[in-house]
Amino acid sequence: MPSLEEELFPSTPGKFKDRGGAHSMNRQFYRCFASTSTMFLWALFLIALTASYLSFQSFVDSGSRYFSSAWGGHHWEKQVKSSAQIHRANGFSVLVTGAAGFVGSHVSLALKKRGDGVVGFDNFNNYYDPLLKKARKALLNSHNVFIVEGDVNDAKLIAKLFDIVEFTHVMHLAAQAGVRYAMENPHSYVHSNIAGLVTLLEACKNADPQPAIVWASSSSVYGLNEDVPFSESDRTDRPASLYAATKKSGEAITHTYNHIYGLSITGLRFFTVYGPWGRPDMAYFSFTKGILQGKPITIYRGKNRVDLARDFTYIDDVVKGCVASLDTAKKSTGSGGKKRGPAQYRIFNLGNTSPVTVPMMVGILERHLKVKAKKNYVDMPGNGDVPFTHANISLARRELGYKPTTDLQTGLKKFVKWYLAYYGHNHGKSVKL
Ligand SMILES: O=C(O)[C@H]1O[C@H](OP(=O)(O)OP(=O)(O)OC[C@H]2O[C@@H](n3ccc(=O)[nH]c3=O)[C@H](O)[C@@H]2O)[C@H](O)[C@@H](O)[C@H]1O
Repeated sequence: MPSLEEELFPSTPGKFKDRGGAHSMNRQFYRCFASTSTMFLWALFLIALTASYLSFQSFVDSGSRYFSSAWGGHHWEKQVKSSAQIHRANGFSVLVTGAAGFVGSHVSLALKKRGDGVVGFDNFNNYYDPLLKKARKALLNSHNVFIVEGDVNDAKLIAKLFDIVEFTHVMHLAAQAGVRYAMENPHSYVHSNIAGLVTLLEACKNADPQPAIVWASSSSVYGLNEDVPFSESDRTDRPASLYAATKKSGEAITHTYNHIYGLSITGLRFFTVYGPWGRPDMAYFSFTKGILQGKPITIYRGKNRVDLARDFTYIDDVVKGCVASLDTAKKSTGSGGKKRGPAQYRIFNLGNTSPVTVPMMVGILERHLKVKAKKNYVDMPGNGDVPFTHANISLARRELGYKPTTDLQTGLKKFVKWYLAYYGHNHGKSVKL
């Protein structure tokens, strides 16, 4: 005989069985409430249910941190403060979001090494191997950079960080990256690149003093633009992927915060950044793994079998561009949510200015790896890819002194050296990427 609770609240939703139909149910209900003792038991049950609901709510309200990671407390605050400590004259205190990511980890290290205070921030999601992110974190930790584990959508956590540290700058690199993955998981792009960006900007706008913000846009905003090389003043209203659309939205959103609240904002359009500690989802990285494992790699080709090309940009060059953007950023003009005057708003291409075709990139990898690739050419699927990218960097050169110095041949050599050192010489066979 099932208990009363089991009768009315079957433990497996969807498997509720109507034994005997509506009339027999009515009879059971009548029997249940007929005795006072049963009613008393019912009242107790409902009170317990309400109490547990309320305590669950307060558990949720006391911080979404419980669903992501633990933060807060004396020790945690001490780590944040110590990481933010500045060790050079006129140095910065920088909040780097996406610090366990590819560009984020490199930028954090560069800033820390020159004496700036750096507090990292990352949600360590599993878009690609979180072990690689943990390894980058370990590297940063060994240089006294503390990474706060959290999501940029966690307004309470970000507000707390601004309470503890007077950040002079925010380097916002946390994002859902990848052009083609946007078709698989569109909402992750909206969550990170739009909602997360707004949450962060809200915190920056409310801060007193407001930090200057440098953030990662993308070469993909040029979309279907055919004028080459791509200049910052070119059309960017025809994105080819949702990823591009969210980055373009980011440019519009940051402009609004600059206009209304006086936040100093610099957006950087990165062009296919590659190098040691890179992203396993990117072609040069996954091709390396495939080639070493003797697996066929898929090379996309454009219309009329034209090779696709990218303005591959080496990480160290991009880091210099990021640091120069921080160095030349003017102060935000607002405070505590109020604008006090017009503030700086800039957008720069950070590319290499010399596009290389994808088959040529594969050829370079083959030479460095000393292994022939098994190539599988397929027509570019309609997945948001663009046929080529090519940056005009004269603006960045003029304003930031940006001058990339690493060609693809040299940069991939450094990448392969790192790859083999990191994953070992077992051709990556036991490595999950
Ligand atoms: O500049 C950016 O803003 C973006 O750069 C990067 O995007 P992409 O330039 O598309 O790099 P990546 O995926 O390495 O594909 C490179 C080439 O290989 C081709 N490609 C790719 C995969 C494959 O299996 N075969 C292939 O031919 C592919 O068709 C393409 O021609 C970042 O990932 C993105 O997050 C963003 O930062």
